[in-house]
Amino acid sequence: MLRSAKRIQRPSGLLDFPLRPHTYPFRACAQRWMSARPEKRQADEANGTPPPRKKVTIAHLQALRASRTPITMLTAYDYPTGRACEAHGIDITLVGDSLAQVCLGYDSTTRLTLDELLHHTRAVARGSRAPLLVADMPFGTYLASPEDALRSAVRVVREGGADAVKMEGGMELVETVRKLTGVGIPVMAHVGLQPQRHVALSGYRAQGRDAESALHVLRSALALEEAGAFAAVVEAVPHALGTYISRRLTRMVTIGIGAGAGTDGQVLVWDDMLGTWHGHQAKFVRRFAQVDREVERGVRAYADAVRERSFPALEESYEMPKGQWEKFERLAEDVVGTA
Ligand SMILES: Nc1nc(=O)c2c([nH]1)NC[C@@H]1CN(c3ccc(C(=O)N[C@@H](CCC(=O)O)C(=O)O)cc3)CN21
Ligand SMILES: CC(C)C(=O)C(=O)O
Repeated sequence: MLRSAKRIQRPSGLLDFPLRPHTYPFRACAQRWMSARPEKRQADEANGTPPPRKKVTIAHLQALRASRTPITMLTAYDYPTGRACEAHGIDITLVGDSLAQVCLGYDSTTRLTLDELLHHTRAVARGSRAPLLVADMPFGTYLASPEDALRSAVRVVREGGADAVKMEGGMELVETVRKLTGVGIPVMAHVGLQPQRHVALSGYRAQGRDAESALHVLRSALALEEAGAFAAVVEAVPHALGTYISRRLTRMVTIGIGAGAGTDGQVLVWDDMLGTWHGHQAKFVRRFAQVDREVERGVRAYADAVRERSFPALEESYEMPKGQWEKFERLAEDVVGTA
């Protein structure tokens, strides 16, 4: 309750500093949150304000899995996208390292630094309370040793405000996942296509397309579940394999991207899904909206209106109270002289 309360209540003056929980006014925030009365809630519903969503927990995700209700995950990179995931019922918000490409203009996710990831995670966290907030561990911040990974993950949770961290990899991450889950940092694994390895893989290629490679993906998933990961992204594998892995796991929730309809949930990149990304589009992307068209329409209409002076209209401008303009003109004459 305390953790969830802090996100929406963060005062804007402190935003660009790493959060220091012991100096932060969590108590007051939490109390304000907890004192929300049922009467107030009914009033909010009556005037159209939706009731606050309950925090999504790992237990809740497991319950969704058990009832075969697909889990929805979407990436977010800033405050407004965090708010949109919060407001429109997304279960898990992921500050993905795709941030590097779709938001920061790098040519690869391997360019992203931990500080850049933290900067964006804090922004998403300010707009996000109910969805489970997961942040990607950037390339090179979790690979040297489990201790190295722990140091990075602590920053992601403490400074970024994430609930959990995600990391790409298989068997080689088992000790790291044990270490993090052992100190209470939930880990989402990421198997199948691992974009941080795109150079070593000779491109963004689907994985597990032959029997040996499929077995390797299955083994990774089983080992990461055994190590304690609560969930795993399964990326770009044949749909039959996505389904098979999801059925064989007992606790770990699978979130597919290009892994077919048989995983426990789905994830897409915000800009792919809304049609604002114009780089390469993978086979698994579906555009659920064409926001780019609206962006173009809006920007062109604005520029046209400025050029033809139809913007701003009189109603979009300020008036002076009666008599003040005449008074101003008399006073101004003393300053600039009569023409
Ligand atoms: N905008 C965006 N969306 C993403 O899903 C995404 C990123 N960026 N950046 C980081 C990674 C890179 N991703 C990608 C990028 C391309 C393919 C792709 O084109 N795959 C081929 C498969 C080719 C093969 O199987 O050999 C495809 O046709 O889908 C897959 C994942 C996923 N992630
Ligand atoms: C596509 C998702 C799963 C991801 O890892 C990212 O956004 O970086």
